[in-house]
Amino acid sequence: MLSDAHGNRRRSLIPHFLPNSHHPPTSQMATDKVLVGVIGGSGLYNLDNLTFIKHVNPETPWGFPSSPIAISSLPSGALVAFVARHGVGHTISPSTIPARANIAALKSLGVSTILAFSAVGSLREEIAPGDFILPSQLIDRTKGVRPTSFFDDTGVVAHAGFGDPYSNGLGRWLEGAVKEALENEGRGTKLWTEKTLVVMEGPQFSTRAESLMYRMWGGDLIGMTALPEAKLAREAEISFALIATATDYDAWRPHEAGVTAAEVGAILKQNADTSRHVAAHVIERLLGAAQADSTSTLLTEEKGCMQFALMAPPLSVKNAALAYVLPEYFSAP
Ligand SMILES: CSC[C@H]1O[C@H](OP(=O)(O)O)[C@H](O)[C@@H]1O
Ligand SMILES: Nc1ncnc2[nH]cnc12
Repeated sequence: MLSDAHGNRRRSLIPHFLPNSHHPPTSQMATDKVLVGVIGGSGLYNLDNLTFIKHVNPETPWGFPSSPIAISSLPSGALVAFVARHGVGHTISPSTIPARANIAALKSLGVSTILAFSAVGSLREEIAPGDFILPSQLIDRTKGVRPTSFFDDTGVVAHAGFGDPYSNGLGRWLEGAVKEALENEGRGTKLWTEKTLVVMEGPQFSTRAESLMYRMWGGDLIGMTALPEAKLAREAEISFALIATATDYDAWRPHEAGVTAAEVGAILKQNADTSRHVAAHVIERLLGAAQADSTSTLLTEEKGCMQFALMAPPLSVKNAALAYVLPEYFSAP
């Protein structure tokens, strides 16, 4: 019996196989290993508090990422890869974000852990605009127009475990590190944990009836981009956490007209400044913690999780797209 990163004890469906380190060469693939990737959401279009090194723009089997990926270095010299989810000029709507290309491109650079930032509406009075949240659960209200799997059209069937959509160990560790970052920034920003994020299709905001219904379902936050990103990171065996930043109270409050993009926009700059500070602080600490303890799984929590998901022995399948994103299991024809 084996257990996966979420502690589920399961019998593997497939025979034991050797890891396959083959990765398809591409002229645009960077050679430097970057262990941590950041996905920036609305308002967060760069990490210009870090030292910029270069842009890379890998063409993946799912096309190019939302933006060229900025590689920057932290004060320790460690590298970070940053992609702007909506493009640097915010030109890509939630429904058309090339999420597969974003995740696959980060994986091709060597990224094993992603911190994703997202602007969200609050469905709870106590979670105020400006607050930061580490959500632990998701409710999917997207409409099926977004590709949600790397396995589409590959002839390989995989059912990834998604009971805990964010990496548990990473999430628990982040609680202390994000709190510390917010405290040393000194703005008094609050951090919430264990919250449920509803992911809607958009791009229009919710009706008041929908907003009230999400509260009844147990939703605490609402956004438009957390899926399929988290599902794709799981399929790519990348540890993944979402750092959400509240921008508004959505439409449920009886005495208010409902959210507008202008209202969200008014707080995006403050949230983005704090997010940059949080990213730098947390990633430096994360890499330090992983380096200091050779048994740490902080950066590798999801490694191996797909071996429980595949319905056929992967070495029997040759597939260029799967070889790109899961070279651990698949090779190119
Ligand atoms: C500008 S308000 C709506 C927009 O903001 C959020 O984006 P992200 O999650 O990338 O920060 C939300 O999901 C919508 O896409
Ligand atoms: N109220 C809201 N609904 C959906 N996505 C959002 N992103 C920020 N605020 C939002």
